[in-house]
Amino acid sequence: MALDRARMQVIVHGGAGDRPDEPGDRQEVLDSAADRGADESTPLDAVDAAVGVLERSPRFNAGTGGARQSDGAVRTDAGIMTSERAVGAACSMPGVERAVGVARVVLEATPHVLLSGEHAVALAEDYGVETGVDLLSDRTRERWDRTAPPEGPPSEQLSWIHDHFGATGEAMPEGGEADGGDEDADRTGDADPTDHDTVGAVATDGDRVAAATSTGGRWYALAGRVGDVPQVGSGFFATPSGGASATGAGEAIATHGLARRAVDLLDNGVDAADAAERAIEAFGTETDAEAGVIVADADGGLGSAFNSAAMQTGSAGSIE
Ligand SMILES: NC(=O)C[C@H](N)C(=O)O
Repeated sequence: MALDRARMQVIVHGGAGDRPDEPGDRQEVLDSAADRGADESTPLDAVDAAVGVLERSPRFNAGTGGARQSDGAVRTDAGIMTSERAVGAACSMPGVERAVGVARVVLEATPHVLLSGEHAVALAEDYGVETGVDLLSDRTRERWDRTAPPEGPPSEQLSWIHDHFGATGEAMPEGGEADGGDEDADRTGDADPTDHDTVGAVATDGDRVAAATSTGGRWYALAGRVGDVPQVGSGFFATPSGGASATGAGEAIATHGLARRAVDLLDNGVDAADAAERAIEAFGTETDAEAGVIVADADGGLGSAFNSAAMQTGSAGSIE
């Protein structure tokens, strides 16, 4: 079987965050995503196919099962890039499961780097990426019923959002919901541990490289918030040396430029494993926030690192 395969090395991640409820089930999906990517014959096809498997799984915070913003909507974001510096990204898309599919349309069919909102959804529709998908899962319905933000304009929601968005790992406030919703919340059984479960993939055939990342963002963000994932150099990046896909606290990742910093290390001759470790160390020191990154170098070296409680990864293929 392996003999029939194209030369392709793929690494995928299922988000940096707390230890998940069902690591075994999630690992199976991650392994099959990596496997699916390794069957493709270009790195671009490989990361698109691998992330597609994860976007379709409700176990991850991408596509179906994504985080809900302050108006209750799931809006998806994604980015994809090749070592030839071709880039496409799309963000703030309600009803779009295959966010990386739309990012790829932006890359291949437009002269732009990033498209947003209703116009990104219209592009998806025009190019045959399914729209109007119900992105809610049982888990995200239940979680919303338990702790929805107050209704009203942003000025009436923001104090609640300041209290609940992004401060992961802190003590549970009265009412049982953790700030930021994921880590302690999972321990109490009162919330969903998928706040961080962004997905991503990096692939190389030993010559070319591609990286892609896809997310539903983070719980309790103001409607319309866009994080690091569709921002080139933050959630994803690739050069001829290799590529990276990041996950975690999006505002911190975006201000730090995590994916680009990891790939800069590859450009300076550091191997993939070291680049991932060093990038996360620098990120933690500079931002005091949680993140993870996967890295593949063009020689087929793979690396991953995180400073959160967990980040599951999978890999498949070979460039031998
Ligand atoms: N789950 C994640 O990794 C969240 C993503 N980085 C965001 O902030 O939108």
